[in-house]
Amino acid sequence: MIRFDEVSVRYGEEEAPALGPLDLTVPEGELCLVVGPSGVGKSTLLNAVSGLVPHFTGGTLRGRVTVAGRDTREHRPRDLADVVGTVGQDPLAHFVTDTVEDELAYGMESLGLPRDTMRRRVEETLDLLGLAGLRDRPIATLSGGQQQRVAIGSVLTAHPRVLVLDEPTSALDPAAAEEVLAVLQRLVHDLGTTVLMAEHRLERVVQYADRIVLLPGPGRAAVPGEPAAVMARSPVHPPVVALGRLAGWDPLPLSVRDARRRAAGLRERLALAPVPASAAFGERSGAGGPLLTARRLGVRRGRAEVLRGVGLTLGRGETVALMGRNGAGKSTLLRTLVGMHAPAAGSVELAGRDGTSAVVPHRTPPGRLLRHVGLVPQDPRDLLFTESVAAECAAADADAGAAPGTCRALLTRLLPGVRDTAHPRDLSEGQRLALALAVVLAAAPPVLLLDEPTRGLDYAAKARLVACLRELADEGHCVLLATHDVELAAELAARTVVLADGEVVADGPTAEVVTASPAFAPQVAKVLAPAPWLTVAQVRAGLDRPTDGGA
Ligand SMILES: Nc1ncnc2c1ncn2[C@@H]1O[C@H](COP(=O)(O)OP(=O)(O)OP(=O)(O)O)[C@@H](O)[C@H]1O
Ligand SMILES: Nc1ncnc2c1ncn2[C@@H]1O[C@H](COP(=O)(O)OP(=O)(O)OP(=O)(O)O)[C@@H](O)[C@H]1O
Repeated sequence: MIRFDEVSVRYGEEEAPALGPLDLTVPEGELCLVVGPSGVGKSTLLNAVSGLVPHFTGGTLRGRVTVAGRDTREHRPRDLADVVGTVGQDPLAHFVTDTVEDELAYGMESLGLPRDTMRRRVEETLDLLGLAGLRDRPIATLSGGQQQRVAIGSVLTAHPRVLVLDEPTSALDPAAAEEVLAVLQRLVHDLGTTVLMAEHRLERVVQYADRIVLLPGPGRAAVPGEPAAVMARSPVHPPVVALGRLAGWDPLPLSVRDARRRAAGLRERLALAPVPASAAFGERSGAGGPLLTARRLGVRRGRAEVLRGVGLTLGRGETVALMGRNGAGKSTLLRTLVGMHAPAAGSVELAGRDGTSAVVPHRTPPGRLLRHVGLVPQDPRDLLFTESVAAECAAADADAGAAPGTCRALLTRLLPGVRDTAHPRDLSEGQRLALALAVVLAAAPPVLLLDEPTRGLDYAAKARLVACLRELADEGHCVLLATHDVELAAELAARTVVLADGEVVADGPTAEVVTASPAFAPQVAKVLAPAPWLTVAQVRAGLDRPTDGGA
């Protein structure tokens, strides 16, 4: 159904190709997953199938890509629209209408489908993706995850034979991600749809893949193959695979279920080992009075009461995960804490520096607020304004009053290999996020807020981000991160707060909060439950203890 013959893609004057040379065949009715580190060319591969490369992104494509027999060089994306449905990394860029219902119908209208068919499919899709309550809403008012669902729904309604999905679950809460993957699997199994998908959160997707293509790194040949075989050698892999490698399981498990079946021996070896402290088990610090206090906070957007009675204090050195369903109000809370929304009820206060009086975010000018609190927004583009990576870094140092070179050094630490001359617009998703993180980290504000900070990041970049944030917490900063990444929360946060429908419904030690609900439990916890292990790092440390005979 999809074929690449000696394909390579080069952007601008770059010497090295961003992708290829690549040969690849994806048969009809298979779900093929593209995996690899950030910036390795996954989106470029996907865009070559939908025809966006080279027609819209620029760059030179060599070799031949065919989809359902059509050469993408001769067919522009709109000439492929009857066969290929594409969901890109940035749903906002693709929306053509204003409301949810219109967006779901748009693709079918342009294909000229009969009215009653359109009507029926819109209703089906609203139900399938949990969007019925939002049908009349302007898309601009939806949360990130709600928008991602609309983007997915809008391509499903047209029933394309090929679906190209670039990180389709990156903004979805864990339960919504499972639902979307179940829908895709049904299309593959029942209708013979062909799916090509790139995704970093492999714990969510590998078990659904019929085939995986690994792009291991720049200049290295792609490795296509059967999922377990590719995972056995892949530098990027989900926690169950890491656990399987550690325990020496063969074949490697790809799902929690597979791993549980093999875990008896591992449980025995771990039974006597004390669970080593990880951040998730660490002491809560918070000495010296809170850095941030929100009391009975209420926030309205339009006619909706989005936050109600939210109470939250963050102390020095604390790292707190903020979790909850799509649309629960996480982004709204973070934005309110940096003064972007004025509270309709209650209050927010940040500790003043050196005994000065408290700061109220929405009444403080941005230049001054920067020294108290920083937010890395859900869309990193909201933070990037200049023409190049170097200019962005220089501006960040100047705004923050940091030594020149601070921001650039942070960027290199988070994700090596991002060029100074690149335009932020042309960066890969992970590269752009790393840049936004570096810009905010350069100011090292006492209170650091991160909205979904691992979208598009590979596991290595995530580990480096964790290390950076731990250092900041050790220096006394407090970190609040809104995330759907249960693995990240388990790794990094000692405390987790759960929002539901605008209210705080849980606030406590991460180990307790995440294991209390299957939706939030990380893979290792599910495999070893009821034993209280959360991460592979903990299990490794447990096995290494001399008292139990070592690994
Ligand atoms: N339009 C463009 N112009 C110039 N360079 C580009 C363009 N699009 C992508 N690149 C570069 O090509 C390389 C591959 O980017 P691509 O987006 O395909 O990576 P990716 O594997 O999808 O990354 P991520 O996992 O971060 O989404 C990156 O170094 C990126 O900076
Ligand atoms: N102008 C508006 N009118 C009505 N509802 C709105 C408006 N703006 C936002 N909302 C709603 O407020 C809720 C909270 O949105 P928010 O972006 O804070 O959620 P979130 O928890 O960050 O979600 P996600 O995980 O999807 O990013 C959502 O249900 C959203 O649809």
